[in-house]
Amino acid sequence: MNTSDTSLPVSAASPAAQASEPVDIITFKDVVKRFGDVTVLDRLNFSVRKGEKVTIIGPSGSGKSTVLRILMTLENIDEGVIHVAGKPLWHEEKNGELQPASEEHLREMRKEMGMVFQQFNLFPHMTVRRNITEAPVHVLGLGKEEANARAETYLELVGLSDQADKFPSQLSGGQQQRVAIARALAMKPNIMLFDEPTSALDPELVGEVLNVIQRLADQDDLTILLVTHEMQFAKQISDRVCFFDKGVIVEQGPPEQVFTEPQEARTQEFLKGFINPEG
Ligand SMILES: Nc1ncnc2c1ncn2[C@@H]1O[C@H](COP(=O)(O)OP(=O)(O)OP(=O)(O)O)[C@@H](O)[C@H]1O
Repeated sequence: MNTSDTSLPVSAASPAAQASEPVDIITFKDVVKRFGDVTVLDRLNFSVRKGEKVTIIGPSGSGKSTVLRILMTLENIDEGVIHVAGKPLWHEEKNGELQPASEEHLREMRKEMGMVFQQFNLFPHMTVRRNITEAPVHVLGLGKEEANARAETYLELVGLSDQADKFPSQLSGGQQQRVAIARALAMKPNIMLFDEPTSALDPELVGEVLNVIQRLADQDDLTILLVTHEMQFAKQISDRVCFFDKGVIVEQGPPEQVFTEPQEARTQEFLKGFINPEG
């Protein structure tokens, strides 16, 4: 079954979708994602509450990034339904049925989320300021002055007010990643998705990026979904840690529980590979 040729009854929507104030801001219901013959997400059920800080950990290839890329609408799903902020993400309700979403629907839904990638993905030919104002101007329709003011606000938040006229190549990796965070925040998303945001950084630059994410995690309203191998940081900022393996959640719970007393053999085995995860 593929969403591009499938209609689902609206009753497949989660109860949260019908409530005016959904408790869960993200829900995956029986989501399947395949790449060719490989099933990457295997009837995944997963939800995130508004304002919750959730970390996804797990072995390479377990489907962690795919979850974020699907949310950011960079990858489609093959089966199941996802709701974001009470609305179906990859579907639209029409005549009492869930139909595959139009480009316009996806564009609207994308505004709920900002994503920060491992490789920063800044526009190399644009200044730091332009990198940040581009989407607010072209997607949200902000005027140049308002967009510039926004850029200043978020550059200050990430400690880079003095770098606005530089180009990405003139910045360190840690600075580039902080610009990428400011760029995502400038769209004022309700949900921030971080895909291994420190994996491409030299060790001495990791701390400055984690400090910025920590500051965001202190905001109660912002929902954060973070894929990381930084176990100590995961423990520090998460309300919940989810251990993924082979496209399903094997184990999840508060960080103290998952890191200190993992219940499942696969989680125990995975965590053994990290030095002092329970730190
Ligand atoms: N566009 C794609 N085309 C084909 N296969 C893909 C694609 N994207 C991901 N995959 C495969 O899907 C599986 C899950 O990938 P994913 O990137 O979600 O894993 P991950 O848990 O984030 O791993 P890592 O920690 O190495 O980043 C992997 O086997 C990967 O090779």
